Amino acid sequence: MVLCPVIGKLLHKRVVLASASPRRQEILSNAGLRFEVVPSRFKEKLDKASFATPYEYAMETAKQKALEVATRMHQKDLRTPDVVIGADTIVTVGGLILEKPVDKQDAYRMLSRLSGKEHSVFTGVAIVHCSSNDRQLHTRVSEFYEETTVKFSELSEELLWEYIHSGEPMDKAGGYGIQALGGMLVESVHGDFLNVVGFPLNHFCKQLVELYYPPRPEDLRQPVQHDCIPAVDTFEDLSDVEGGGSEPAQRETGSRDEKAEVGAAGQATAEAECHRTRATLPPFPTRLLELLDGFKLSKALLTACKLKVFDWLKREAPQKAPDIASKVDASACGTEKLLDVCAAMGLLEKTEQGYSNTETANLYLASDSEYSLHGFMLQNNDVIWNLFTYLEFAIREGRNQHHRVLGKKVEDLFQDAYYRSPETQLRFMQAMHGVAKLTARQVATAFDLSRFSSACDMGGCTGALARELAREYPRLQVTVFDLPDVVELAVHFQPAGPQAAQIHFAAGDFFRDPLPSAELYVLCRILHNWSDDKVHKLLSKVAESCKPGAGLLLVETLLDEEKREAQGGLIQSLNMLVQTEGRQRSRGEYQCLLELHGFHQVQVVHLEGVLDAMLATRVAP
Ligand SMILES: C[S@@+](CC[C@H](N)C(=O)[O-])C[C@H]1O[C@@H](n2cnc3c(N)ncnc32)[C@H](O)[C@@H]1O
Repeated sequence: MVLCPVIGKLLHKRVVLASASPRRQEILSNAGLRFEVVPSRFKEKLDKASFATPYEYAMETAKQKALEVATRMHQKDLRTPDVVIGADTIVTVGGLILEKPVDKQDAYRMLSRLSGKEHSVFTGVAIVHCSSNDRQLHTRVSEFYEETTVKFSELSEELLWEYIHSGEPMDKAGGYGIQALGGMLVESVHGDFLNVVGFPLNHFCKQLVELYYPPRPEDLRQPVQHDCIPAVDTFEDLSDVEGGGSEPAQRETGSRDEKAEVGAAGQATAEAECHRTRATLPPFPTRLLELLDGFKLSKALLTACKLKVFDWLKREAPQKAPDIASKVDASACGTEKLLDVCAAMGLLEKTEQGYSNTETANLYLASDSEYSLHGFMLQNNDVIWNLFTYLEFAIREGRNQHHRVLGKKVEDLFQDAYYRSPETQLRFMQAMHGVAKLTARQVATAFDLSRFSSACDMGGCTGALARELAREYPRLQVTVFDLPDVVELAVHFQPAGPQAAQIHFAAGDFFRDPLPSAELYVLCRILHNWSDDKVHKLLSKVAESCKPGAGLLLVETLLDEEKREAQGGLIQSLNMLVQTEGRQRSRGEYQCLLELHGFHQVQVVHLEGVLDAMLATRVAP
């Protein structure tokens, strides 16, 4: 038997299923369809009374679900989908439409209505073909419904409640799932079983045939059997490898009849052809192209930050592109393109009145927000971006690329590169401050540090973590130890407040100078900057300064041992390569380093985002 379903027609298109139902996803992927899942946000609350029949209601809901997803993806995504599939399943009994029960009582009411009776299950399906022209979304909707009748056995109260307590009824139309425990309630089914599960696959395939393989005029003169799904001989016609595009194809004159007369030998040839076509037709590389575009999106975000677009829109919104353009001293046409991409990325809202910041932009991208990452964005735009353009050299040479960007030899990473001028130093400190403010609370509360009365935050920069430590542990005195130039500027970042008396700044070089004494040493995002030699040097200095029982709090992004999983950590590895003398390390590597320097009882907590915190205790040498 040849199984070469018409669903192959959609193989090279960007197909989206606008449904979160795992059952629909399973039915369609089992049938060989490749698709993305984007659950619809359309609320299922159309006025049922305004529909003459239940299936019209189901079809309209399916259509609205699919259109909502198509519109959202068109606005937010940079690539409009080709086809969006929406579906809605309802159960009707005695003229009443049953959807998903809202609670157990509702499930009880539904199931008792179905007990011992026949009911109908309708699934409305909408296939929305999308195209975009002049940034306008164009849609063509094709819809159908399928009805299956199901008869339930008489259900005892006990059985009913047992079933309800299983939890199965809650997310299913009519309050039961025929493919699982609910199958035990069913006496007979008349019609398409998969329709009851949630998606009428057979009817869907027939609909695809009608869409992509409409009857020719000569077919219409004879009785045409539309109620069949063409197999191997039609598949070739159905694929539009050369044609591309998302529109259902027009059939070529004569091609079908000729093939129909080929007979068994022709059937075999066509079968081989079918397999060849499928084999030579790989899935559309959507994810790959998205990865490719990643750097363009990053640069658009960084450019908008650099131009302070989000600052202007925080001050006044909505504003039109030419108004922003004149404020940021840029061309109107360029600004409009940038703003549109920012809107597509979900950073701006775009309406008839103009552009406004989204909450994300107000919170993190405007430079004066409390948790602003504006400084971090500028560091990425002005420094890290340039270093990454030399990634190929970094990979070949296995070292950072400051010398190429700056055109001179860099001996000391901080003094010669990051802190080479007051401006570059301030930008670096602002970048660290923004990230530290977002993560400091988690770091401070990852472990119970209340047994310590003094702490030294080594390379503590602006004191953002010191502040959270002081807030969390009111009897803790915290020394922020950093390079003299940093300590001088750090005062500008320290707001007045009750914690100020607990925080002190000490200037020095942690490789050369004696370390301030403390019961707890903190190394947050420090060790990844340095080579193994320097890490040993630093840890042995810390160990020498510690009494037994002292703590070491280490904060880094840990790699998994096989360097396979943590994408954030792996990207950070490349980041460290192009920027620093150091590298990301795994939990095991840090544990070895710590134990080698007399720090044991290592505990690890993964923090929200990419950071991990490790706490170890100094044991007697
Ligand atoms: C990557 S930043 C981390 C800042 C802070 N710990 C955080 O997590 O946000 C590295 C810090 O180490 C400091 N630093 C670099 N070399 C140093 C040295 N030799 N002695 C003291 N501090 C140093 C830098 O000034 C900077 O503040």
